[in-house]
Order: sequence, then structure tokens, then C-alpha cells
Amino acid sequence: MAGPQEDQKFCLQEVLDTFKLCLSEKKDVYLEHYVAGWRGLVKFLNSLGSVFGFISKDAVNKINILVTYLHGENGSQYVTVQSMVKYELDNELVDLTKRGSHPESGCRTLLRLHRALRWLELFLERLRTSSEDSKTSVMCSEAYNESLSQHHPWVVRKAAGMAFCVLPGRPAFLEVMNVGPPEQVVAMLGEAVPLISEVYQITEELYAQQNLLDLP
Ligand SMILES: CCCCCCCC/C=C\CCCCCCCC(=O)N[C@@H](COP(=O)(O)O)[C@H](O)/C=C/CCCCCCCCCCCCC
Repeated sequence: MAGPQEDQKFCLQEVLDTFKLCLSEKKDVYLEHYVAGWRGLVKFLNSLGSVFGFISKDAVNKINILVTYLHGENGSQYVTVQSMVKYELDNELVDLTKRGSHPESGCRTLLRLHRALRWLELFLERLRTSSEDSKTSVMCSEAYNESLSQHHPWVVRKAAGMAFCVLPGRPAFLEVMNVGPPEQVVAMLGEAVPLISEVYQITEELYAQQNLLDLP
């Protein structure tokens, strides 16, 4: 029987399954599965060591904010990202231009994870198409520089860059995904990347339509 340690083991298949559940038939994004996907990813991050602790802590903090809304008295308004955006905007629950009385709205909290999802998409696509001797640290920082870094101050960029340097090599990295031989991981990434990309695009369009892409 699996003990608590095993229960915490990261499995790429689980994350893939969670992101598959994210989209409804009419392409709304279920918040419950979105945060579950992030929870799975944080499990992976934690397995990489304490140097990633500051990143994991920030991600967990944001996941917990969203979970609190989901399970709160207005939880029914937070079933999908679309319903959350509508509810929070209709009820003026979002700080739109500067931080004020709603510093932790669902919309601004999800935006931070949404930006990180773009990093993930870019990183996983590099991982999928790279050769055995490619450096994960380089793939990770390239993906970061093309996406999330634009939203981070110098000190965060510096700390992130230092953490990337200790990432394991590609073979060890793929092994931690608990899928099987590298070819199977690559095949699964081929399924995961388009899914992540679709969830990202749908959210991006929604936020763009509502002018929410620069929430403070
Ligand atoms: C399929 C498995 C392989 C890949 C597994 C990747 C696992 C990644 C898991 C979690 C990623 C962390 C997501 C981080 C969210 C960051 C949100 C953010 O931008 N927060 C900043 C702004 O927040 P506010 O101050 O406005 O509230 C905050 O300042 C950030 C602080 C922490 C630094 C974030 C650096 C992010 C680097 C990208 C992740 C690198 C992980 C490398 C592992 C491969």
C-alpha cells in the first residue's frame, strides 16, 4: 500500500488528466481543475528541492486564495473562470488600475498563474523537442524570459535565474515525471502542451476582452 510519501509523488499523467478536465463543452475553464493542475505542478516543483521554495510558496499562496473563493459563500460564482470574471466585475470586486480595497481578487490572482501557464507551455514545448544533452536550465530561462519575466522586478528575475541553474539534466528531469522511458514522456508532452495552450488561449482572450491583462 502506498504511504504518505508515495501519495505526494508527482505524475505527469495526473496533471495531464487534470488539465483535460479544465474545459467544459462550451470551452469555459473550470476553476477547480485549473487549481488542481497547479497543485500537481507544485508537487513537481517541491521534488526539485528547497531552492525552489520561494516559487512554490508564491504559487501555493495564489492557489489557496482561489480555493478559498471556490469553497466560500459565493463559491457558485467561482465555478468557471468566466463566471468568476463576470461576478467580480459586476460587483466591483477587482482593483483595476491600482491596488486598493481588493488586493487579492480572484481575477488578479488567477492572472498571475495564467502568466505562469504561458511559461509552462513554452518550457514544456522546448523540453519535448530538445535533444538528450540539452540543458533544462537554458530551456527554462529562455521560456521565462519570453513570458513571465516581463512581469517580475529585477530581484525576482535574479532569484529565479539562480534557481534555474540547479535544475537537473534532461534525463533526470524526465525521470521525475514518472511516466516511463523518455520517448513515452515526450509522447505525453505532445498531448499536454496543446491542452495547456488551449486553456491559456481561452483565458487570455477572456482577459483581453475585459481589459484585465494588466491588473495591479
Ligand atoms: C510537467 C512538469 C514539468 C514542469 C513542472 C514545472 C513546475 C512548476 C510549478 C510551479 C510553477 C510556479 C508558478 C509560479 C507562479 C508565479 C506567479 C507570479 O508571477 N508571482 C509573482 C507576482 O505575484 P504578486 O507579487 O503580483 O502577487 C511573485 O512576485 C513571484 C514570486 C516567485 C518567483 C516566481 C518565478 C517563477 C519562475 C517560473 C517557474 C520556474 C519553475 C522551474 C521548475 C522547472
